[in-house]
Amino acid sequence: AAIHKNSVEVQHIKFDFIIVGGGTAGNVVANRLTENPKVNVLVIEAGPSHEGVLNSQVPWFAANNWFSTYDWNYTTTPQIGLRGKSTILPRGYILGGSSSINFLIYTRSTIEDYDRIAKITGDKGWSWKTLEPYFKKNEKFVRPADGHNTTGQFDPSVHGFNGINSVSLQGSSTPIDAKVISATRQLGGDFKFVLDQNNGKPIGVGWIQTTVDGPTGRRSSSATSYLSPKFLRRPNLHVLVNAQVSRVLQTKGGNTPTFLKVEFKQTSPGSKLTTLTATREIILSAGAIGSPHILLNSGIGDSKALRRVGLKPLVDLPDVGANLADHAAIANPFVARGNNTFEEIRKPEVTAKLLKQWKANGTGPLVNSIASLISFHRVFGNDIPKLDPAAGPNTPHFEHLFANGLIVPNAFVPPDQHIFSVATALVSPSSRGSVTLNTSNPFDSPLIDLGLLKEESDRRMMRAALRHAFKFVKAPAFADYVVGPAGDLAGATTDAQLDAYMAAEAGTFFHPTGTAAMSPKGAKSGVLDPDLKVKKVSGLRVVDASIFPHIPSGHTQASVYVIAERASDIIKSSYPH
Ligand SMILES: Cc1cc2nc3c(=O)[nH]c(=O)nc-3n(C[C@H](O)[C@H](O)[C@H](O)COP(=O)(O)OP(=O)(O)OC[C@H]3O[C@@H](n4cnc5c(N)ncnc54)[C@H](O)[C@@H]3O)c2cc1C
Repeated sequence: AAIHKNSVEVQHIKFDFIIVGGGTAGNVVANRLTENPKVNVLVIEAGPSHEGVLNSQVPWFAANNWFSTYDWNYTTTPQIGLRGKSTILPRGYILGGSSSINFLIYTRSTIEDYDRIAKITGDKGWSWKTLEPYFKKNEKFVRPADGHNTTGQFDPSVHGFNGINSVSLQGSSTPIDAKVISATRQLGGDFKFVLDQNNGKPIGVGWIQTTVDGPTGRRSSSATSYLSPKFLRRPNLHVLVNAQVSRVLQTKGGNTPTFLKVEFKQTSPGSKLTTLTATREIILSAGAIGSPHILLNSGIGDSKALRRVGLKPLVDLPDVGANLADHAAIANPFVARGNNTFEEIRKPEVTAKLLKQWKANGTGPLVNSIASLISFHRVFGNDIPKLDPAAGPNTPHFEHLFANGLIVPNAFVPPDQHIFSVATALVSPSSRGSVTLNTSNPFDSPLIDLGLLKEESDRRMMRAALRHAFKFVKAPAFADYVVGPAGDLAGATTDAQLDAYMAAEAGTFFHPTGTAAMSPKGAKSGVLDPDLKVKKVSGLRVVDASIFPHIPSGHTQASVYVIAERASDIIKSSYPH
């Protein structure tokens, strides 16, 4: 119907479903459930509308949203694996959630990642094969912004062309692209070129696909796609922005108490707590931090821990907020002999010129994300932990992102240097962290421990990954281009030096998952049944990045989109009439 700014506008409406969080997953579910005109849905989003937010629209401006009014601005607890350093954790605080501010990289992860989830949960519906049609339902593969010939850069047979969310290859070539491709030929082995890493077997180097709508050069988020004007016109679809949900409230007792009421407060000064009740279900889609936070605030979690902060436990579910997994990442910079790098684009006068071009016709370097090529790899021999955290032999342990400059400007690299980055991330980590309550005030931030590089086996894999990056830049293709490591990467060669470098430079790859994980029906561990219903209660489901028992081995948005598509069908099938 519209995007509402004031809850008074929706208070008289009877909602079948209330979705908490208008983010990546939440907007998919809202869209799919309202395909039935008889079903009324309300989305409650803490952040503001995405409409007219330039930093969200321009792909290249993604990181401008950090520390802005569109970011939750979280900081982690001191990270043991980073020698006590705390690190930033940006999360979208805006309609579209993190899909409105992320780096747009679209990777589906591996066949084995999903098949493992199917095996763990005992629900074959989570296997790659069953999810394949949902990937296609989500995806609308479009031409890149520059209209370049994409033959040999992707495999059309694995893509959807009639879905809702635009995906395209990068729309502005960068000087390193050809060098990286040459290096794949020179080095071969696990640096071999892969035509399309979204076929479920991504090991090797390939062209990045991004959630950019090529023809317009704009970001495609769950808000611009699943809540586009044509869908927002549905009279049964309502979105309330600037409203933060504090708790879900029990509406009926019994063995499996029912929670159908949400409590929230609008962000305008002086706003009071308000409640709304759904007739069928509350669906938590507040993300891997927000959803467990709301459950804990509501008394659903580890009873002992809840009592410790002064909350009355209602449902003992010890794994709420546990099992947090993220990808630890480092943006390794190398000094480059070239002047057409990101450092050039970031000069204010150059950015201004490029923004003019982007506004005129949606082309130019600002249509790109941070990299045009990406690679996935495994470690070998003793570097593989006893219990291999990867889902199988075709699932990577780590990733490199090849970027034409510093991924984000930082203080460690002199501003006058031009850079080639080979960012490295652990995509199958063993370490786990948690989301726990800091206080009993639901509007206080929770304690977020990402567990980055906590396990020695992860630090060992990261060392192998760094050495692997050094090997890559030694390819003849870079002989005239890469001078050597920059900043404090220079001189880091021994294990001890690499460990010190990691502790100083590693941070999040922005992919927290797993804090309300699925497990088999009836299992004591886990938070959700395989149909995403919260265990031990009625009326509550979780649909977002929290649900993964293991973190997918790629960037997480495609995985979130696909589980949200299937979740919508699961929910629909629970209410055939
Ligand atoms: C900076 C950054 C870069 C990233 N880069 C990439 C990338 O390049 N590729 C990729 O695949 N993935 C990337 N990711 C990760 C990816 O975007 C997320 O995994 C995915 O979007 C998570 O989807 P979600 O639905 O679980 O949560 P979100 O999309 O974060 O949605 C949660 C929503 O709930 C709202 N919310 C939270 N709490 C409340 C509350 N109490 N009341 C009301 N609303 C609430 C939030 O404001 C938000 O809108 C990145 C993420 C970030 C932050």
